[in-house]
Amino acid sequence: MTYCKRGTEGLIYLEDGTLLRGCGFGAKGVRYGEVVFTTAMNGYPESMTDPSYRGQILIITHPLVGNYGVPNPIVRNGILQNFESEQIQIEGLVVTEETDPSKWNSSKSLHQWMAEQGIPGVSSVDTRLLVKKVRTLGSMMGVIASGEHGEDPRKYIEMRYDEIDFTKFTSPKSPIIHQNNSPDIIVLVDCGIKHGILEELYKTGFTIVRVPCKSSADEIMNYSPKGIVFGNGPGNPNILKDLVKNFSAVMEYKLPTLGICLGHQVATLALGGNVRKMKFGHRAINKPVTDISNNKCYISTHNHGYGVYKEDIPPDTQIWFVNPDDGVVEGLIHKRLPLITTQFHPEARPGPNDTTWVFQKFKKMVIKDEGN
Ligand SMILES: NC(=O)CC[C@H](N)C(=O)O
Repeated sequence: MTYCKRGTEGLIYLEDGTLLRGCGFGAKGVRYGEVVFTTAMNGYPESMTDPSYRGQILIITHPLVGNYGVPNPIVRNGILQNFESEQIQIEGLVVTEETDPSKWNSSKSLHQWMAEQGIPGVSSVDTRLLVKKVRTLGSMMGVIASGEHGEDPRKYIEMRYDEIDFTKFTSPKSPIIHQNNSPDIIVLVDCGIKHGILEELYKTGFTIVRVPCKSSADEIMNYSPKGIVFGNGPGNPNILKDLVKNFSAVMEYKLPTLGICLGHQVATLALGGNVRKMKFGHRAINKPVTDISNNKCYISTHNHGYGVYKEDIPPDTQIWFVNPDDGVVEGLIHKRLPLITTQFHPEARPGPNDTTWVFQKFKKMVIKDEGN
């Protein structure tokens, strides 16, 4: 029997039949989702609030999680400085050991935060075993339960992750304006934007208008933007047909465009390339990406389960970045249009700041375009 310090039992079930019993924490309840893992050693408040994790049960491989607690949100210009969105987005959290905090700016424990937001956690399970399964068999559906043990976990799996359009939960319902000291507008197509991306865009000095994920080209162009950003977002890009169609329509205007993560995948699809499900994805804050124009390698933050492979890039594009470990295309540059994309997260939340210059590059594209 495992001793559970919060007096609650818990379990994690993988659809290959693996069932591990441990301790529950956070909210009591049962959730299903795709089971994925991150190797990031810190940054759990950022990862857990990243809307791209919607629909997923997250395993953190670092053995102790919770040491520095959860801070009070800090908001500047309507942008969260220390979380990626207003709420926890993951379906559940799996860790080896969940700890109580000791840090000057901690306002609550990981356990309290998850309890308040209705998200179950499981600790005291062999996360190495789970990650080996996921790495060997690939990402799969699973069920997490804290305090409530259904007889048969399989019955909780209602739908496959790849078939659900999660953007309807994570995209704003109406436009949101982040006024800056400039009348020039960048439209950000928001399918569940990380506030780290918003912050880096705001730092370019432009006024940022976030529009709902499914906005049409006309709705986007009504703002007379100087540039457009297609940001990150949850789920399978291959089912987001409207978004892909709208991307194609917007490209007709030949405005400077930046695609990040889901935005990179949507650009790939709109331009005639392919996006495929990866075996278990990239989720970490220390992933290498090599700029193949100069062979410089950067350490970057990743959270993607789909990817573009070399043979699948669209016509008229060239590879910008590649992951040297597995060859996945991590960025594209269009040969004729002012379009750049990254599959990784140049905003570096919570990861290293090696690649924030990508936003400066985009700013230069916008200013150059204005000069014409
Ligand atoms: N961070 C993202 O935008 C992720 C894109 C997509 N949902 C994927 O998992 O690959």
